[in-house]
Amino acid sequence: MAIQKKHAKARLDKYYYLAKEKGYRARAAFKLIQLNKKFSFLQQAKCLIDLCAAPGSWLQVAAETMPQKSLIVGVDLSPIKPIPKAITFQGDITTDKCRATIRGHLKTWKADCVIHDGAPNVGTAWVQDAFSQNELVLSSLKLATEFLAPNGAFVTKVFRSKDSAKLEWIFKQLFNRVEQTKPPSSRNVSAETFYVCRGFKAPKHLDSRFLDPKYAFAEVEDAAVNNEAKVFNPEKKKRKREGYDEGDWTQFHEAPASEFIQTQDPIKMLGSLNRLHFRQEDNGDIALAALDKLPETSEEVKECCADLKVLGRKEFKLLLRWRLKARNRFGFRQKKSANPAAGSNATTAVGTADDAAAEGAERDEGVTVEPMDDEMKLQEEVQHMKDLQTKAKRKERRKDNERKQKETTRMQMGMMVPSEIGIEAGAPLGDDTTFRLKDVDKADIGRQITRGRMHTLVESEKKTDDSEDEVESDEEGDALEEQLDSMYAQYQEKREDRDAKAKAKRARKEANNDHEDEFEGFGEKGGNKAEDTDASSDADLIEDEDDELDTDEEDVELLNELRPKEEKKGALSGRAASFFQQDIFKDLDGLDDGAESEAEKEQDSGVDVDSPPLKDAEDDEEEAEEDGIELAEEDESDDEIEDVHRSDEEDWASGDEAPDAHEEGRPNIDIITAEAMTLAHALASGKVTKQQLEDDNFSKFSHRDTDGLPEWFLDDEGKHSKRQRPVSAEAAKAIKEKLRALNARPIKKVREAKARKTMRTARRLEKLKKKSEGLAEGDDLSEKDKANSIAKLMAKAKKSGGKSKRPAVKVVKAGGANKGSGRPRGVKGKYKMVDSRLKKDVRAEKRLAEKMKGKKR
Ligand SMILES: C[S@@+](CC[C@H](N)C(=O)[O-])C[C@H]1O[C@@H](n2cnc3c(N)ncnc32)[C@H](O)[C@@H]1O
Repeated sequence: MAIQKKHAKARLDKYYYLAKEKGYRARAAFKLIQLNKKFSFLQQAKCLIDLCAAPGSWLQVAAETMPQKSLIVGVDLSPIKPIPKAITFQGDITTDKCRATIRGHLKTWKADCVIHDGAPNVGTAWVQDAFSQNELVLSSLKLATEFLAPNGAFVTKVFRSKDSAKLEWIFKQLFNRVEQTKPPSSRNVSAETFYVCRGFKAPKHLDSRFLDPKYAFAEVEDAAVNNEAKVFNPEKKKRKREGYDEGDWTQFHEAPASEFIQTQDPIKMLGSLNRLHFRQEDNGDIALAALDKLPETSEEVKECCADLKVLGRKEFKLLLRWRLKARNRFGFRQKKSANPAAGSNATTAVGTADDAAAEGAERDEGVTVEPMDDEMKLQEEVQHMKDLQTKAKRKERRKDNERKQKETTRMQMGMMVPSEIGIEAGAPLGDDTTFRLKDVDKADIGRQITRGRMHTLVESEKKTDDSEDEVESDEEGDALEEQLDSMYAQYQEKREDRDAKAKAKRARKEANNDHEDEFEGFGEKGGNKAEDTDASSDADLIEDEDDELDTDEEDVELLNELRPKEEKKGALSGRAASFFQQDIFKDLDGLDDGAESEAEKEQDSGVDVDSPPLKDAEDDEEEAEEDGIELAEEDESDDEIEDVHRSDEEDWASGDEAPDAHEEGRPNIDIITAEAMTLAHALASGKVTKQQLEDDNFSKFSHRDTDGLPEWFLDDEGKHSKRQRPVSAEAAKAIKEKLRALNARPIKKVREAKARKTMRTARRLEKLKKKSEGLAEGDDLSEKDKANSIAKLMAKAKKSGGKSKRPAVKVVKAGGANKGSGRPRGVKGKYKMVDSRLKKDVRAEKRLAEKMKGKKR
């Protein structure tokens, strides 16, 4: 074959070198090897004909692979150097002479396999090459039908072209199984492909036209191009699977716009052309020049004409209308529709400016395309839009679900915090600005708040929000929520299994929740019962009012107004009660004494109090509570066993001892965090006042509406969405020192063990004393003997420490000299035989015991 020199180097690929190495005459050998590997047609073949075999690499492969004593015949236009086990001759496979020669070689044999790798030696135009090659394929197929045994195989190379489908159809008529493939060694740039046809049907009579290129490749008349579809449904692009028209080299077609005005078939032009141009040729097209100047020929029309392939329905209609108007101007004769069904309605459409004009364009001048029914088109369009919308919605929903799922997983893995998924970090002017009472007062909202209007407002807002939410929430959303909740519950369970701390935390939280449900986070002791939870929520709105409210008489009245009368008597909400414990309210009637509210405070934030209400330190405490300052629970009088109370360990503490919150009239406060220490320091040094602290407490963290929020969300809120308190270096250092001191103390168990030991020693000494006294009082021993006996007793007690020594057990390894039963040689006293089996058994037993222990827990 003719190979261009400049491409020759690029063609020397691995198969070329492999062929050289293996001694094949051409790299084509690998194509046959790979085909045979896939379809195994050579192994069983006893007789093979290779058509177009030069230089002979396929013959080499066939000779290698086929059984010994097989008959292999090769033919080519070019001479083939002799190949062992193969008969070769020169000839043209399209001739009868070649056929006769093959017959001569085969004699009575039939071929099991005919292979064909022919390529015409022309190398001119590709189309010509392809056609000659396909002709060659037909010639080889003709020979195959003559020489193949029934069920035989025909393997051929085919150049992909518009005729290859016809060839395939013919193969399928003659063979049971036809497969098309391209082996890896066949270059991608090459249009060649291989057909492996197996199971030759060996028909007795074969229509000669089957194998006649004139009939086989005869042009079937193409189905009419549906130009109407192209124009009315331009969005639906159809792929050119059947290939492009022969001779249509540029794939770009244009025509003068005047031609479009004059044509009888405007739809065909719009469907087939790429551009309508207004270019003036040398000969000067007057019609075109006039058309260009027409007022109807707007810039938009020209733009549309410039690229017809990108136009949509609207633009095509515009062009059709423009055409009609132009025709009207030029005085072209308007014909009646050729479609008789259109009847009288199909008169000229000129002059109408709506869609009918465009549709009319198809009807005039005898255009034969059927107009599309307007209503149908509209319906189709609406349907199409609907489909698109549903599709887009579905896609969005799917994406949303996927995103949510991902976020949950990421949160479970601790890769993100809720703030990353849209929880706002704070008010625009800082966390503290949102609820600053001063600003509230300036806006005269304070009054409304104290009158409880805000509450109503919030309620109604909430209601509307809720109803909106209800409308928005669809079933899918609920299902997703449920899924997320269950996933989160599973995750929590797993975590608790792994981590005892997490379990304890949850238990604590549940306990707290119980309390909260009961009474908004206040303790039992105060006696304020759950019946005023409603009131408490009201009170939430006004709790911790700032100084201005405290001192303003009118405001105080307002505050009182807010409470229902009976509540004032004995059922103040926890927070409100604590608020009214301040000195400033001492003289006010109708407020409860502080004893109960102290206990409430205790529950509220983990401060343990068991004493009459505090006076000056009260407010500071309240603030301190939130920051981790705890009233110590230790019973200092108990030197032996001492509880170190930490918030983490609350669950494990017995909690039955009443803590002593005061020492010598002062609160016994234990500061356990650096934040609390910083705050305490700031309070003590007067850097902040209690009023400021109260004011600061009104922030986005104070009140949260947690109704309906998923558990995972609340958990994460609790973890991350809390106020960051400043920590000073000194405070951090002080807490560190304190913790070091705490850690230096022995733990409870050690102290208990020590105490037990001391007790045992005391008991032993008591015994010893009694014995010694008995000895001393006896008369049967001399004084010297008595002294010796007592000394011996003392020494023994000292040595053993009260423990009786157990005899040591000797461990003897089984096996070797210690095989069999009986006492091993040279071993005295107690002994134990061990072997590897025993070791394993003991370990297994231990494991099991531990497991059971874990389960019991
Ligand atoms: C790609 S080569 C075949 C390579 C061969 N399969 C091998 O493995 O060595 C194509 C061959 O087809 C041969 N050929 C083309 N037209 C032919 C014809 N009409 N009769 C016989 N051989 C022909 C060419 O001479 C050329 O050697």
